[in-house]
Amino acid sequence: MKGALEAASEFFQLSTEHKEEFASDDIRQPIRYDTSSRDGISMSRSFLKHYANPLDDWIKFWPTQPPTYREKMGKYAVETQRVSMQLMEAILQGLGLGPLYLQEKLEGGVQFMALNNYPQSASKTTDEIGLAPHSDYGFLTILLQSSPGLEVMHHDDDAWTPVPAIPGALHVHVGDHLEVLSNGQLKSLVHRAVLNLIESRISIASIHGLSMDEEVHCAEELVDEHHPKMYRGSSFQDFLNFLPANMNKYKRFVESLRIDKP
Ligand SMILES: O=C(O)CCC(=O)C(=O)O
Ligand SMILES: [Fe+2]
Repeated sequence: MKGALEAASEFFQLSTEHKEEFASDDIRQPIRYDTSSRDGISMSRSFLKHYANPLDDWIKFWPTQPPTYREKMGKYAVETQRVSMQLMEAILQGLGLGPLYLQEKLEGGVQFMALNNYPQSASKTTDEIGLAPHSDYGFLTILLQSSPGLEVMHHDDDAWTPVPAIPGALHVHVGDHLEVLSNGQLKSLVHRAVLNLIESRISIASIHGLSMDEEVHCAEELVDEHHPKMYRGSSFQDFLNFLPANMNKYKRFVESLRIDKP
């Protein structure tokens, strides 16, 4: 975890020229650096996004500067993927689907990493937003933050709750596709990032889901006459298609999948 934060921090400290090598506003690139608000939800952050699972397929796209980037981020990515498998096993068991449900598809699934870099807040008077409210598309997001800034909104109230940055701790939340799979038993978490008053901040979000073209449906075992199917099936590709046009209309991708759209 320390190595991953170091690698991310050293990457963001590189000259603009080095970082711009990865600059793109094409959300389908295997690696992408950007500083603007082109994805519709970022306000004052820069980010590097890339895939990580299976590592051998993706690491060749990763930065070679700083020189330790691939080693440190690679180690973190593999361990995070392992943790995501353990968490999914427990969650699927909790849903009554059995620990081995989807296991192979999860092992070969997408791991998408977003490294976010936020400046220190310019003013003490406003709650400046670094990243606007949204939910993540996958099953689970595992998030590591260098200092506080992450805030979450629970379903039953409209207030933001700050998530403390505890040394050595990871924050985990449910994404849109787990809401779909669980047929609404689990809800994807709306979250945002505010700027830190004391220092610039780095977060590393690792998003875990099925592979690009694999559709996620409500588990048949969780659908019956009292629990009708709530969502239509969709894949990560569908999410990428959804993103540019609809980000302002829905806070959560999953709302666009509701069969009885509210
Ligand atoms: O910076 C944070 O704490 C949140 C990052 C995030 O939500 C994301 O990258 O999807
Ligand atoms: Fe997020």
